[in-house]
Amino acid sequence: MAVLIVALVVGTVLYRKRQVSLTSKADQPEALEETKDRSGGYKSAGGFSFSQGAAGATEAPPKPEPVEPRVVEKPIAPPVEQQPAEAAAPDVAESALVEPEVVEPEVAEPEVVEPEAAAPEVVEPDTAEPAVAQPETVEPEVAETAPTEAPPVEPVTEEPAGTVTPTAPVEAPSQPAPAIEEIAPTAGRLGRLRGRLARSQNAVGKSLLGLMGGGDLDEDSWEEIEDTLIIADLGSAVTQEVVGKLRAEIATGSVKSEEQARATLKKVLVEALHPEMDRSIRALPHEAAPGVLLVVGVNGTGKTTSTGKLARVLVADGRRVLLGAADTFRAAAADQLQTWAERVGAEVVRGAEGADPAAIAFDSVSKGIETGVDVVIVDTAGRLHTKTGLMDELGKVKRVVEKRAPVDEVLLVLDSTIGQNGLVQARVFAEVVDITGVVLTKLDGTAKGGIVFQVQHELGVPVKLVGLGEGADDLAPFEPEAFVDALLG
Ligand SMILES: Nc1nc2c(ncn2[C@@H]2O[C@H](COP(=O)(O)OP(=O)(O)OP(=O)(O)O)[C@@H](O)[C@H]2O)c(=O)[nH]1
Repeated sequence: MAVLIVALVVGTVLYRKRQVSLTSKADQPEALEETKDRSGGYKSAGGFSFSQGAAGATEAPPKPEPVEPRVVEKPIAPPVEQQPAEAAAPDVAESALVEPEVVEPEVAEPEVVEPEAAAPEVVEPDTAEPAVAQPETVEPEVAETAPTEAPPVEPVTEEPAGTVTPTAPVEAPSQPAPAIEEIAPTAGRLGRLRGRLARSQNAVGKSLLGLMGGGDLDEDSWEEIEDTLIIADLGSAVTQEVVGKLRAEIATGSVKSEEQARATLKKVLVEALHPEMDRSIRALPHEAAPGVLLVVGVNGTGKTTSTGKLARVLVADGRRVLLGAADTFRAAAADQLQTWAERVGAEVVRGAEGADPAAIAFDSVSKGIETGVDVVIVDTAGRLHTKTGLMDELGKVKRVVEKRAPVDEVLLVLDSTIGQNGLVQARVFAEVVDITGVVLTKLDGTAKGGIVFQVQHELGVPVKLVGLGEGADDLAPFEPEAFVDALLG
């Protein structure tokens, strides 16, 4: 009997113990973090930093309607607020779309205002309940179907030659809008990016530290250092600058151990990345207009993906975001952007395939002003520069948008895996628009990080964001110190 009782008691205790440990593990956020965290490497100290563009306050554009409060954010039950697109009555600003001065061979391209494709939904995330970061999970509730038939459009005609082409009908999203993904708070996200960059960069650090660790260097060693930096894509100008400073440091006799070598290298490399540059994203709204960002770059560099990732960060930061699909050259690009918008809970404005990108950009900003969003991000076309055509088009997009609201930020997206070609692209784009920041994508896919140095040196503008993977949360603010740490491994 006694043995039986003892066995029962022990059994119960063991059973309870197991239950407890299961529950508590699952509930501990630290435990979750632990499994997600990867090695050391790129540690972004802070989150994303957003600021207000300087131009905004001065010339407030005409503002039609009273705006909804900009600042944030009570969870509004899922979607959907469908606004039938309005047939736009041409107004002064719109007719400005037409740019007679630029009249190019293709006779008057009649300006057409496309009615906004009814924004699929307006979703405001609950930033107040961050903790459980589950970026990829999809909320179970399914959004309502977006109906919407756009009323017929009155084409806005261009004055000079009077050629009128009716706009292609605006596509109204007809399938059920997908459920909104939960957006990870930015802090948690950055932690998950750790290690990726480090993995791709190690070789550079090892060889540099190996060469410098011993103190005095002979000319062959200096040549090797130069070669290493060139191979890592720093480019000859930055390499010369870095080597010059390293020589000066070594000459003082302060480098005698590998630790000192690391400290010296870090200091010189960080300096070469100009940590003093303002890397905040100018996305905050002005008094009478949203922040306006143009995203430019060659196709395939990751423009649309970066636009979506950035929108996601902004939404997570409590901002209302509108995405403009001005890449009308490739129909799939607008679809891709719309999918992003739906995933993150942003509005979207798109037009018919082949429509004038400037018109879409203009409509996006107009709609952003009307609906009182905080920021409009316009994804532009990126057909490779057979130069004049596309590049003029890009200049036009910017000019036209500026009739409505100042452009706060022009982000150039460059693919870090294409090395020198990226620079060639950068130069061409910089000739046409004033680039204010660079998004360097696919750093996870290169063994060289040096292109960051070169791009900044070449353009004189900071790398503001880096893409570290294909995932929705794989976008990080660029921080020189953290980057050099990762570079040195
Ligand atoms: N590994 C990796 N892949 C990326 C990154 N950013 C974008 N990509 C991938 O690069 C490919 C091209 O990205 P898109 O965003 O479609 O490029 P795009 O410049 O908009 O090109 P178009 O849509 O043709 O105009 C996609 O497969 C993306 O998933 C990144 O940081 N790392």
